[in-house]
Amino acid sequence: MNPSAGELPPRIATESFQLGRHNIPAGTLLSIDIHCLMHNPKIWGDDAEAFIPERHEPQRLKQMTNNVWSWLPFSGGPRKCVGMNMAMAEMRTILAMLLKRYEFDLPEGSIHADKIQLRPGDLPLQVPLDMHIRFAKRY
Ligand code: HEM
Repeated sequence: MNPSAGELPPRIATESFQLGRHNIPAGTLLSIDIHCLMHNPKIWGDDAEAFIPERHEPQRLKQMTNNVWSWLPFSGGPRKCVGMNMAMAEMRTILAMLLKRYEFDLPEGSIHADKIQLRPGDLPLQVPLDMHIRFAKRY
């Protein structure tokens, strides 16, 4: 939902082509806004802004979209992130370890209570602004 890369590194069209109803002349700089794609209600529904990890369950995902290009935090095609599998394995492992040992939440009055606030000027990366998290040991 909040991809760490908000937009893809741009490409330059080496020849003119038609993209949907747009004529793209050769030499045009093109990028994909991954953030907008991941928040697009046409793909993810009217609750696209809500944090609902279950929408990525394989069965539910299939009902929502059959388009493999709808979820692109690691890009796609031949220049797709080579570290994707490693990053996914790391995230699953670290999150499971953290959840097992700690409860964590945002401190009172956090600017991120409603929505993650991003540090301006960091695109293409999306870095949370002054993110503080309160950890409490479970045992
Ligand atoms: C959450 C973690 C990560 C995210 C969201 C991410 C995302 C991305 C994205 C969006 C690209 C651009 C692909 C394109 O230009 O079409 C990329 C490229 C790349 N990533 Fe990652 N990445 C992550 C972790 C990693 C890790 C752990 C490694 C290495 C161990 C890695 C290595 C690379 C390399 C080498 C490229 C360049 C691929 C190329 O240009 O052919 N990434 N990544």
